[in-house]
Amino acid sequence: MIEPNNWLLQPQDVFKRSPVVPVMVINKLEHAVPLARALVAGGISVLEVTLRTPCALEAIAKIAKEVPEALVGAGTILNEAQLNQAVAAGSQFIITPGATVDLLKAAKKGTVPLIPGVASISEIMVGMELGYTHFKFFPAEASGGVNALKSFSGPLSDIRFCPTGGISPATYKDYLALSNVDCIGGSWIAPTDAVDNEEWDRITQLCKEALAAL
Ligand SMILES: O=C(O)C(=O)C[C@H](O)[C@H](O)COP(=O)(O)O
Repeated sequence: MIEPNNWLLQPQDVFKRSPVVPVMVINKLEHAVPLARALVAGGISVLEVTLRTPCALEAIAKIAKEVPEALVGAGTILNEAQLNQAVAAGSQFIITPGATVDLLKAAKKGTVPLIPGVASISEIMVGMELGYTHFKFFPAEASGGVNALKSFSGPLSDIRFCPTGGISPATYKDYLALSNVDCIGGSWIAPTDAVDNEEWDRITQLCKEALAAL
């Protein structure tokens, strides 16, 4: 029997809140709050902060505290130690590039939802055995893109996806048109050069353009 989870928020609450999820790389802690505010001002309030930079955990903590209108989560979580650090920092959801059984089981015991990364049917089936129904499809473009997701919808009709990886302004609408996709992740909404140059209005504008086109 699959154990129910004790998550404070369910993955569908994350998936349904914004069709576009910015994948953020924060190099300077002082950029965290203005960046989060720029995204929220553009209408996007689900934020994935990747654990790829030394200040990422502190950035999550600051956003969680100072931008309460945003739902902030951690990306690039590779193991249980990072999962615990991200939760302790205040992450409201956790996203991983791939899925290990240890990580899937550890997150089930906690209170913060995990969105595991998968690229194949077998990985999804392992997640399903542990009660997971919402996945990041990563790396989306390199793993078959829209056609792969269409194929997944046959045998895995109840499974929901957030494709991420290689998605661009030219392709995101094709993903969002799929019946098994609720949201997509992308870094183009918060480009590194715009963040480094503190071009917050440009980021707000990118959000507005992405949402207006849907
Ligand atoms: O670090 C992680 O765990 C990730 O989540 C990787 C990101 O999903 C991709 O880097 C998305 O980036 P783009 O392909 O530029 O949109």
